[in-house]
Amino acid sequence: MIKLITIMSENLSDKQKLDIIKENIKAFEDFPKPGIIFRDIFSVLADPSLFKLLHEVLLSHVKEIQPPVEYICGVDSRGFIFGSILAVFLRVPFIPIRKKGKLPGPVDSITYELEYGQDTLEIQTNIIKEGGRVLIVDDLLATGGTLWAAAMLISNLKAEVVECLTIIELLDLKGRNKIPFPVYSLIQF
Ligand SMILES: O=P(O)(O)OC[C@H]1O[C@H](OP(=O)(O)OP(=O)(O)O)[C@H](O)[C@@H]1O
Ligand SMILES: Nc1ncnc2[nH]cnc12
Repeated sequence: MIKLITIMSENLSDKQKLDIIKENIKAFEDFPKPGIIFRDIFSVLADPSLFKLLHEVLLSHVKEIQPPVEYICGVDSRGFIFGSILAVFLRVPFIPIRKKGKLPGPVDSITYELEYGQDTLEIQTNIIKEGGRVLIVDDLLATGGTLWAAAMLISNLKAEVVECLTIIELLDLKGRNKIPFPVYSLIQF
């Protein structure tokens, strides 16, 4: 199976790759709370052939981003996986935006609403230069609270949010409407 997709992937468009990936994202009802359908990106990462397809589509998107970004910020925790891959590819610094209390030294922080709760994000103070062009990466856009908070942290540092990039977007929740910066998602539910 891995070999088959590896050979085929050269002949697949990004759209076809994303259709295959979408079909393979497992959904868990009522997790972590009743009423939530949890879209589990780890079900894709557990299959090397699917992870490879996702990797290819991500690279093909980010190499077209204009203006070229100078930093990638990955959002705790699943944003670290995809953000770090892209930072290596673009040869730019990878900067973590972490949940409260995880980063050493002075930090800037912001509290935000989640689809299921509340949280605080932090970034190390002065880690990004003023005017620096930043791509923010996370796995999923739901209510938009997380990406909004991440984008506000960056813009409070007087850096430029060039794009907020997610693998999955939950359209019903209209999260992108909260975010006053370009938002791009690969797969929508
Ligand atoms: O658009 P929102 O409603 O803000 O929700 C999206 C966020 O929720 C999930 O993270 P979570 O806080 O569950 O943390 P995790 O990545 O560590 O699992 C997901 O990875 C996004 O970061
Ligand atoms: N429905 C959902 N599935 C996976 N991760 C999430 N983060 C917030 N909402 C989520």
